[in-house]
Amino acid sequence: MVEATGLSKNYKDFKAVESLSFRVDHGEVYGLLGPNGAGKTTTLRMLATLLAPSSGTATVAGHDIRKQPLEVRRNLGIVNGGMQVYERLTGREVLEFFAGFYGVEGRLFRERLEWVAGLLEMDGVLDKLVREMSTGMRQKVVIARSILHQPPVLLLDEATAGLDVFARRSLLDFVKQYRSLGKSLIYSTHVMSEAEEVCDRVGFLYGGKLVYEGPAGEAMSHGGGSLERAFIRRLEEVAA
Ligand SMILES: Nc1ncnc2c1ncn2[C@@H]1O[C@H](COP(=O)(O)OP(=O)(O)OP(=O)(O)O)[C@@H](O)[C@H]1O
Repeated sequence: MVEATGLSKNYKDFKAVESLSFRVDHGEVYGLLGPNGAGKTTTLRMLATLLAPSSGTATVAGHDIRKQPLEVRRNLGIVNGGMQVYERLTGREVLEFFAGFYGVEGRLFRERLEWVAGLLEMDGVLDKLVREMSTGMRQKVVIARSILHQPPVLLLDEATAGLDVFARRSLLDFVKQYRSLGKSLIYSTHVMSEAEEVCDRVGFLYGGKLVYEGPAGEAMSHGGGSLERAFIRRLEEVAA
């Protein structure tokens, strides 16, 4: 569902992302793991056609990010750490506004609203003004608006940043549920314990390079059952 080939991004002489190649299959959660500055956001922004690659390319649901950006956008949703939502609208109004961009209107919108509300347990959220919402409620609105068009690929960039224990739990549960619908997700985080719980395969990103890729279970076994230890061990091997 996602296939990156030699994907790179330079900012002048600085190589923020260097020749990434990886693939994410149908119904799979792929963990893009790495510390701050590793290049996770840059990678996801290129996949979402928000940033042009310096070289290389990728396909999303079979569409080339360079040649078919509109098709790519129709087939993906993206959630980043920011939770900017119009403060003076209710949850329902925010969703109706964004649904319009995808041509999800009228009866179809009402059906999709019911679908996201059930999936994300949005009771009490839809009719509340955004400015009166808790952080967890806002996050639900942000996720809901990114999946109203039921994209086969969902990109989550540090999506649990700033969430409390309840909101974090519901986000991780949502990731598993979305996968169970046969969707593909890229879960970018530096929180390895979250990746241990939800990721099927992982890529370790460091200094813009993919230094390891494989099934999450296999990666964990390299770290004696811990992805965090596996990550550090892999960096030590690369440095040696
Ligand atoms: N517009 C830009 N101009 C110059 N350098 C940039 C720009 N955007 C990002 N970078 C640099 O590229 C590198 C990768 O940044 P990126 O935001 O992709 O990392 P990240 O893994 O998402 O980390 P974080 O979790 O801190 O966001 C960093 O060193 C960053 O400073």
